[in-house]
Amino acid sequence: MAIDCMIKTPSFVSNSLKEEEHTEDQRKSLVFDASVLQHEANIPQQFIWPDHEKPNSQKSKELEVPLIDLGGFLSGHSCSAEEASSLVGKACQKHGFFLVVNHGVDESLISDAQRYMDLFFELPLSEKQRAQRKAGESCGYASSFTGRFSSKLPWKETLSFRFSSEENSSDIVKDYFKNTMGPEFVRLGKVYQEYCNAMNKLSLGIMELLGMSLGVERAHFKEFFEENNSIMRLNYYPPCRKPDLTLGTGPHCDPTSLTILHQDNVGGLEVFVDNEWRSIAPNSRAFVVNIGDTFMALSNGRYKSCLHRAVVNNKTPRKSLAFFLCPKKDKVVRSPEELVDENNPRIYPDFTWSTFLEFTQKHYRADMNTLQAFSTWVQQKTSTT
Ligand SMILES: C=C1C[C@]23C[C@@]1(O)CC[C@H]2[C@@]12CC[C@H](O)[C@@](C)(C(=O)O1)[C@H]2[C@@H]3C(=O)O
Ligand SMILES: O=C(O)CCC(=O)C(=O)O
Ligand SMILES: [Fe+2]
Repeated sequence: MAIDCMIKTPSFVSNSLKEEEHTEDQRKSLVFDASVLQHEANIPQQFIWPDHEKPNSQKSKELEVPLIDLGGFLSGHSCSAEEASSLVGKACQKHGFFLVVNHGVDESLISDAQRYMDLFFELPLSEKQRAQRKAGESCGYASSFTGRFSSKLPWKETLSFRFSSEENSSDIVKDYFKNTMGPEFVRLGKVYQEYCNAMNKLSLGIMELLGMSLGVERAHFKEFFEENNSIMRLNYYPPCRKPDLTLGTGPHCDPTSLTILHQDNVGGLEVFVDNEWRSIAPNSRAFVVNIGDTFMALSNGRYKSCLHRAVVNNKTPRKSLAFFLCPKKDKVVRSPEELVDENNPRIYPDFTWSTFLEFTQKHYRADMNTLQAFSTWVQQKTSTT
């Protein structure tokens, strides 16, 4: 099937940013200082989204996503594994979103990871800027994306850092906090190191289920991601006095492979299914899992990387923890032979995650068409070299 037929582009999504598009003056003048902006009745126009992309005026209807109990699978019961993988397979063909419970991640670790976000995001802007994300880089502190984009800015702050499963990187997160923020952040570093280790383990379990559900060798994807260079992102959405004009995170598909998200009790995550925005209700015991573009390519288009966004509200700050599983940088992303045949020809070119990541950071603002735009770009580059 051609990619064009598979991806139905809703009329509201338009990708204006192909390259860095604004002037030096604009970059200097706009600062997203949450402590000030959350009280503003008139929000800066860069945060006002076009009418066709604004959040719905009524509350979005809830999307019923399957709640997958991983308890039996994680303790080695084969019946439970089959049941879980079949539910996962159905959800991934439809929209790529599902919830997992009894996932084996300690409740107190999750609540610490949620609580410790405040210690960072409640700091004065100038202190958070010690971790400032640099142009072209995917990690660091970003207060909205004022340094990168000039319109349709998200109403959020993020802190992103790298995780690596390699043995010699077991302190990568801890060291990041110590080196960018100073010795008083060692405690935070420890919590997020532990949290990422848990996410790494959980994501490999989910990869096993995905392998089973796709009918490839059970360990195939688990082994593929055993060595990974992933990204952890803390999303902090301050309240906004005009929540109907803006978005916390604009509509996009994650370019990464698998996202494991923990949202707090406020709510705000929405998924675009059957032509409408549907909300995913918060559940503190569950992780929201979704397929990203890179896994859609690995599954030869069988599993969907689905459009989603986050809305904000005028009362409470909202927090989410997102672990983005990504392949080791130089590993070739190519779907296994079992998923390719006469009826299902290979749809995507081979690529590496480092090229795809660079594409999203330097040439294209991630939206719902990122994978398609990237595939075309890779094919054009290959044909001219
Ligand atoms: C690889 C990535 C690019 C992205 C952050 C992420 O880790 C996964 C989501 C991507 C996205 C999509 C919406 C916005 O365009 C964006 C700025 C965001 O907030 O999440 C991008 C991120 C990015 O380009 O840094
Ligand atoms: O905060 C959320 O619920 C969604 C965040 C998200 O989609 C992302 O960080 O890619
Ligand atoms: Fe996302």
